[in-house]
Amino acid sequence: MSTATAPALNLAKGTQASTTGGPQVKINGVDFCYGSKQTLFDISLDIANKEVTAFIGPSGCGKSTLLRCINRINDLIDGARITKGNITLGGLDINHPHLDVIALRRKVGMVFQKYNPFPRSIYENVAYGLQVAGEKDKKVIAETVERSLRSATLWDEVKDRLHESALGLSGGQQQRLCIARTLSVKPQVVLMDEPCAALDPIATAKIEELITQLKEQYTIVIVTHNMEQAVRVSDRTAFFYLGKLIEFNDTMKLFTAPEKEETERYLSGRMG
Ligand SMILES: Nc1ncnc2c1ncn2[C@@H]1O[C@H](COP(=O)(O)OP(=O)(O)OP(=O)(O)O)[C@@H](O)[C@H]1O
Repeated sequence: MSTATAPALNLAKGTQASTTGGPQVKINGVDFCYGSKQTLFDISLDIANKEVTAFIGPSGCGKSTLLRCINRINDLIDGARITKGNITLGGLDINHPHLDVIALRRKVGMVFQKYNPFPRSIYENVAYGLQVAGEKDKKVIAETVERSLRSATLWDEVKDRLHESALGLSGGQQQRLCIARTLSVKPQVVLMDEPCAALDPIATAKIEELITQLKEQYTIVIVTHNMEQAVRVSDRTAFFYLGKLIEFNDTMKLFTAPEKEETERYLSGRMG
């Protein structure tokens, strides 16, 4: 059926989802289960284009699960599935049966808590995604590696050692390399799951500064346990508790004048 194939073709061909105005990612009434255990309950949330959206809440409330729904990384877990509702990217249902999941994961990149460069050179780490996507032109690859490393504010630190092992970099540099690797395939959305959790305060400050720069070009969703970090980097914050979205608001509003009592209790340390 033509209506069934259209989203897959659009995403596979790299058609840009809407990049101006409106939400880039829409989460519509999502329930999510790991096997028989329900983890998310009726979550609805619009993630605005070129903004930073923070997910906060106590451990186990479902922040990472929801984040991982947005690029379907949860598909890799047996029995993990959305049981109600849907998620759209630029208007396309990301769980559409004909959608190209690999193309989706290029458009919706992910950075993890534990930086995970390959045991290869700095250059190869960033070139990898392009090569997997079939790019063979060495000039294009070299330009992309430089552009991605510059975007991740790592170029000046590594330009003279591009062919040395990525594992020789500091933790903060390795995390920025992983961000460069994600940027190399030109995502629209970058998901970050506690990207600073394993870093010291100086490396954390660099990543936070980078996030602020990246939102000029990318839509960013960040899971963080660090309330100050959510305030520093995000435009909007979603507070989750026991798998439910309690409040979603402008970050300053949520932290200074929360609308829900549960949010106020969590922020004042009386819950969670
Ligand atoms: N692979 C899995 N299989 C089964 N249950 C899982 C799996 N991953 C997470 N869960 C459960 O789903 C619930 C939500 O977990 P999730 O990791 O999304 O929460 P979180 O808010 O991100 O927590 P944290 O802040 O500790 O990372 C928890 O009860 C967790 O035990």
